[in-house]
Amino acid sequence: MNLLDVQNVSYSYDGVINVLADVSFSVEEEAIVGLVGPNGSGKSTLIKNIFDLLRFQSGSLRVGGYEHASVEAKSLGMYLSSNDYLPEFLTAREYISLLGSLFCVDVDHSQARDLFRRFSMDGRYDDVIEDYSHGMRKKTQLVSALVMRRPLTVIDETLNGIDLEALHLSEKEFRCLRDEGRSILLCTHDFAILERLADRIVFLDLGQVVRDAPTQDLIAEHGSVTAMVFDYLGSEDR
Ligand SMILES: Nc1ncnc2c1ncn2[C@@H]1O[C@H](COP(=O)(O)OP(=O)(O)OP(=O)(O)O)[C@@H](O)[C@H]1O
Repeated sequence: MNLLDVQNVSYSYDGVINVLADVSFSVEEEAIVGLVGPNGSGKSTLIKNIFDLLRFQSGSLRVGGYEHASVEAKSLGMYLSSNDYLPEFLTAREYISLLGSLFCVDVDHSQARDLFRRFSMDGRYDDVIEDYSHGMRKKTQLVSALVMRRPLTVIDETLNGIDLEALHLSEKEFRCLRDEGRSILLCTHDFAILERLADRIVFLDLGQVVRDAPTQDLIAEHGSVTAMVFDYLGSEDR
Protein backbone atom coordinates (compact mmCIF):
# COMPACT_ATOMS: atom_id res chain seq x y z
CA MET A 1 0.00 0.00 0.00
CA ASN A 2 1.09 3.59 -0.56
CA LEU A 3 1.53 5.57 2.60
CA LEU A 4 1.71 8.85 0.72
CA ASP A 5 -0.05 9.51 -2.55
CA VAL A 6 0.54 12.80 -4.33
CA GLN A 7 -1.68 13.11 -7.41
CA ASN A 8 -1.46 15.97 -9.91
CA VAL A 9 -0.76 18.59 -7.25
CA SER A 10 -0.35 22.16 -8.45
CA TYR A 11 0.41 25.09 -6.20
CA SER A 12 0.99 28.79 -6.73
CA TYR A 13 1.90 31.33 -4.05
CA ASP A 14 0.61 34.26 -6.07
CA GLY A 15 -2.09 32.64 -8.20
CA VAL A 16 -0.03 33.34 -11.32
CA ILE A 17 3.13 31.22 -11.36
CA ASN A 18 2.87 27.52 -10.56
CA VAL A 19 5.64 26.56 -8.11
CA LEU A 20 4.30 23.00 -8.28
CA ALA A 21 2.89 21.90 -11.62
CA ASP A 22 0.98 18.62 -11.75
CA VAL A 23 3.23 16.78 -9.29
CA SER A 24 2.51 13.06 -8.84
CA PHE A 25 4.46 10.40 -6.96
CA SER A 26 3.97 8.04 -4.06
CA VAL A 27 5.81 6.70 -1.05
CA GLU A 28 5.04 3.07 -0.39
CA GLU A 29 5.12 1.38 3.02
CA GLU A 30 8.53 0.33 4.32
CA ALA A 31 10.48 2.64 2.04
CA ILE A 32 12.94 5.50 2.17
CA VAL A 33 12.35 7.87 -0.73
CA GLY A 34 14.73 10.70 -1.53
CA LEU A 35 13.34 14.04 -2.72
CA VAL A 36 15.92 16.05 -4.67
CA GLY A 37 15.98 19.11 -6.90
CA PRO A 38 17.76 22.41 -7.42
CA ASN A 39 17.21 25.35 -5.07
CA GLY A 40 13.76 26.76 -5.64
CA SER A 41 12.45 23.66 -7.44
CA GLY A 42 9.55 23.39 -4.98
CA LYS A 43 10.62 20.68 -2.52
CA SER A 44 9.76 22.56 0.68
CA THR A 45 6.58 23.93 -0.89
CA LEU A 46 5.52 20.37 -1.69
CA ILE A 47 6.25 19.19 1.85
CA LYS A 48 4.30 22.10 3.36
CA ASN A 49 1.35 21.14 1.16
CA ILE A 50 1.55 17.53 2.35
CA PHE A 51 1.22 18.77 5.94
CA ASP A 52 -1.59 21.21 5.13
CA LEU A 53 0.56 24.24 5.93
CA LEU A 54 -0.13 25.48 2.40
CA ARG A 55 -3.31 24.79 0.42
CA PHE A 56 -2.72 23.45 -3.08
CA GLN A 57 -5.06 24.70 -5.80
CA SER A 58 -5.58 21.40 -7.61
CA GLY A 59 -4.81 17.72 -7.27
CA SER A 60 -5.07 15.40 -4.30
CA LEU A 61 -2.90 14.31 -1.39
CA ARG A 62 -3.56 11.23 0.72
CA VAL A 63 -1.67 9.90 3.74
CA GLY A 64 -2.35 6.27 4.67
CA GLY A 65 -5.38 6.42 2.39
CA TYR A 66 -6.87 9.40 4.27
CA GLU A 67 -7.39 12.86 2.82
CA HIS A 68 -4.22 14.74 3.87
CA ALA A 69 -5.99 17.46 5.93
CA SER A 70 -7.96 14.95 8.02
CA VAL A 71 -7.14 14.24 11.66
CA GLU A 72 -6.40 10.61 10.71
CA ALA A 73 -3.82 11.66 8.10
CA LYS A 74 -2.23 14.18 10.44
CA SER A 75 -1.74 11.55 13.12
CA LEU A 76 0.21 9.35 10.68
CA GLY A 77 2.86 11.79 9.57
CA MET A 78 5.56 13.83 11.24
CA TYR A 79 7.38 16.74 9.61
CA LEU A 80 10.92 17.76 10.50
CA SER A 81 11.45 21.18 8.97
CA SER A 82 14.62 22.67 7.53
CA ASN A 83 14.89 25.26 10.31
CA ASP A 84 15.83 24.58 13.92
CA TYR A 85 12.84 26.30 15.51
CA LEU A 86 11.78 24.61 18.72
CA PRO A 87 9.99 26.07 21.75
CA GLU A 88 12.88 27.81 23.51
CA PHE A 89 11.27 27.85 26.94
CA LEU A 90 10.70 24.08 27.15
CA THR A 91 13.15 21.33 28.01
CA ALA A 92 13.56 18.46 25.54
CA ARG A 93 11.60 16.25 27.94
CA GLU A 94 8.71 18.74 27.97
CA TYR A 95 8.84 19.19 24.19
CA ILE A 96 8.78 15.44 23.54
CA SER A 97 5.98 15.00 26.11
CA LEU A 98 4.00 17.67 24.24
CA LEU A 99 4.49 15.83 20.92
CA GLY A 100 3.48 12.61 22.69
CA SER A 101 0.16 14.21 23.72
CA LEU A 102 -0.42 15.48 20.17
CA PHE A 103 0.24 12.07 18.60
CA CYS A 104 -1.32 10.09 21.49
CA VAL A 105 2.03 8.36 22.09
CA ASP A 106 2.90 7.17 25.58
CA VAL A 107 6.45 8.54 25.63
CA ASP A 108 9.19 6.32 26.97
CA HIS A 109 11.52 8.97 28.42
CA SER A 110 14.25 6.47 29.21
CA GLN A 111 14.38 5.62 25.48
CA ALA A 112 14.51 9.34 24.63
CA ARG A 113 17.25 9.95 27.21
CA ASP A 114 19.20 7.03 25.81
CA LEU A 115 18.92 8.53 22.31
CA PHE A 116 20.18 11.83 23.76
CA ARG A 117 23.19 9.95 25.15
CA ARG A 118 23.84 8.21 21.82
CA PHE A 119 23.56 11.58 20.03
CA SER A 120 26.30 12.93 22.38
CA MET A 121 23.87 15.04 24.41
CA ASP A 122 24.18 13.07 27.62
CA GLY A 123 22.71 14.93 30.60
CA ARG A 124 21.04 17.64 28.49
CA TYR A 125 17.53 16.15 28.28
CA ASP A 126 16.20 18.33 31.10
CA ASP A 127 17.92 21.55 29.99
CA VAL A 128 15.87 24.29 28.33
CA ILE A 129 16.15 24.27 24.53
CA GLU A 130 17.18 27.95 24.62
CA ASP A 131 20.61 26.74 25.77
CA TYR A 132 21.09 24.23 22.91
CA SER A 133 23.43 24.74 19.95
CA HIS A 134 22.13 24.60 16.37
CA GLY A 135 23.27 20.97 15.96
CA MET A 136 21.69 20.00 19.29
CA ARG A 137 18.35 21.41 18.13
CA LYS A 138 18.58 19.39 14.91
CA LYS A 139 19.41 16.29 16.91
CA THR A 140 16.47 17.00 19.26
CA GLN A 141 14.19 17.09 16.20
CA LEU A 142 15.62 13.73 15.08
CA VAL A 143 15.21 12.20 18.54
CA SER A 144 11.60 13.41 18.68
CA ALA A 145 10.86 11.66 15.36
CA LEU A 146 12.59 8.49 16.54
CA VAL A 147 10.50 8.48 19.72
CA MET A 148 7.18 9.26 17.96
CA ARG A 149 7.86 6.57 15.29
CA ARG A 150 5.10 7.75 12.97
CA PRO A 151 4.29 5.58 9.92
CA LEU A 152 5.54 8.48 7.74
CA THR A 153 8.39 10.83 8.65
CA VAL A 154 9.17 13.68 6.27
CA ILE A 155 12.60 15.17 6.74
CA ASP A 156 13.40 18.49 5.06
CA GLU A 157 17.16 19.16 5.28
CA THR A 158 17.19 18.30 8.99
CA LEU A 159 20.46 16.42 8.61
CA ASN A 160 22.31 19.64 7.68
CA GLY A 161 24.56 20.85 10.44
CA ILE A 162 24.83 17.64 12.44
CA ASP A 163 28.21 15.97 12.90
CA LEU A 164 29.32 12.73 11.23
CA GLU A 165 28.74 10.62 14.31
CA ALA A 166 25.14 11.86 14.56
CA LEU A 167 24.65 11.33 10.84
CA HIS A 168 25.90 7.76 11.13
CA LEU A 169 23.51 7.10 14.02
CA SER A 170 20.60 8.76 12.18
CA GLU A 171 21.14 6.58 9.12
CA LYS A 172 21.19 3.47 11.30
CA GLU A 173 18.00 4.54 13.07
CA PHE A 174 16.26 5.40 9.76
CA ARG A 175 17.01 1.88 8.51
CA CYS A 176 15.42 0.50 11.73
CA LEU A 177 12.29 2.60 11.09
CA ARG A 178 12.09 1.15 7.57
CA ASP A 179 12.65 -2.39 8.84
CA GLU A 180 9.67 -1.86 11.17
CA GLY A 181 7.52 -1.08 8.11
CA ARG A 182 7.64 2.73 8.42
CA SER A 183 8.47 5.14 5.63
CA ILE A 184 10.61 8.22 5.25
CA LEU A 185 10.55 10.97 2.65
CA LEU A 186 14.02 12.47 2.86
CA CYS A 187 14.71 15.81 1.22
CA THR A 188 18.40 16.65 1.01
CA HIS A 189 21.12 18.06 -1.23
CA ASP A 190 23.51 15.42 0.15
CA PHE A 191 23.26 12.73 -2.51
CA ALA A 192 25.79 10.46 -0.78
CA ILE A 193 23.26 9.97 2.04
CA LEU A 194 20.60 9.04 -0.50
CA GLU A 195 22.90 6.58 -2.25
CA ARG A 196 23.38 4.85 1.10
CA LEU A 197 19.76 5.00 2.26
CA ALA A 198 17.13 5.71 -0.35
CA ASP A 199 15.23 2.95 -2.13
CA ARG A 200 13.93 5.43 -4.67
CA ILE A 201 14.58 9.00 -5.73
CA VAL A 202 12.09 11.59 -6.90
CA PHE A 203 13.77 14.45 -8.77
CA LEU A 204 11.87 17.72 -8.94
CA ASP A 205 12.85 20.50 -11.34
CA LEU A 206 10.92 23.74 -11.88
CA GLY A 207 8.02 22.27 -9.91
CA GLN A 208 7.72 19.10 -11.98
CA VAL A 209 8.77 15.51 -11.35
CA VAL A 210 11.38 14.84 -14.01
CA ARG A 211 12.66 11.49 -12.70
CA ASP A 212 11.21 8.91 -10.31
CA ALA A 213 13.23 5.71 -10.20
CA PRO A 214 14.93 3.20 -7.90
CA THR A 215 18.26 4.57 -6.66
CA GLN A 216 20.12 1.52 -7.95
CA ASP A 217 18.69 2.02 -11.46
CA LEU A 218 19.81 5.66 -11.46
CA ILE A 219 23.30 4.66 -10.31
CA ALA A 220 23.49 1.88 -12.94
CA GLU A 221 22.40 4.33 -15.63
CA HIS A 222 24.47 7.40 -14.67
CA GLY A 223 27.19 6.18 -12.28
CA SER A 224 25.88 8.18 -9.31
CA VAL A 225 22.93 10.29 -8.22
CA THR A 226 25.07 13.42 -8.65
CA ALA A 227 25.87 12.38 -12.24
CA MET A 228 22.16 11.79 -12.90
CA VAL A 229 21.36 15.33 -11.76
CA PHE A 230 24.27 16.83 -13.76
CA ASP A 231 23.26 14.83 -16.84
CA TYR A 232 19.71 16.13 -16.58
CA LEU A 233 20.67 19.75 -15.91
CA GLY A 234 23.03 19.69 -18.90
CA SER A 235 20.55 17.99 -21.23
CA GLU A 236 18.37 19.63 -23.86
CA ASP A 237 15.21 18.17 -22.25
CA ARG A 238 15.32 20.86 -19.62
N1 LIG B 1 6.32 32.22 1.09
C1 LIG B 1 6.59 32.31 -0.21
N2 LIG B 1 6.02 33.24 -0.98
C2 LIG B 1 6.27 33.35 -2.30
N3 LIG B 1 7.11 32.54 -2.97
C3 LIG B 1 7.71 31.58 -2.24
C4 LIG B 1 7.50 31.41 -0.84
N4 LIG B 1 8.25 30.37 -0.39
C5 LIG B 1 8.89 29.90 -1.47
N5 LIG B 1 8.58 30.62 -2.58
C6 LIG B 1 9.08 30.39 -3.93
O1 LIG B 1 8.69 29.09 -4.35
C7 LIG B 1 9.71 28.49 -5.13
C8 LIG B 1 10.06 27.12 -4.52
O2 LIG B 1 10.63 27.33 -3.23
P1 LIG B 1 10.91 26.11 -2.24
O3 LIG B 1 11.37 26.68 -0.95
O4 LIG B 1 9.74 25.21 -2.25
O5 LIG B 1 12.13 25.40 -3.02
P2 LIG B 1 13.11 24.25 -2.55
O6 LIG B 1 13.15 23.28 -3.66
O7 LIG B 1 12.72 23.76 -1.21
O8 LIG B 1 14.49 25.03 -2.48
P3 LIG B 1 15.82 24.86 -1.60
O9 LIG B 1 16.57 23.70 -2.17
O10 LIG B 1 16.53 26.15 -1.85
O11 LIG B 1 15.41 24.69 -0.17
C9 LIG B 1 10.88 29.49 -5.17
O12 LIG B 1 10.80 30.21 -6.36
C10 LIG B 1 10.60 30.38 -3.97
O13 LIG B 1 11.09 31.68 -4.19
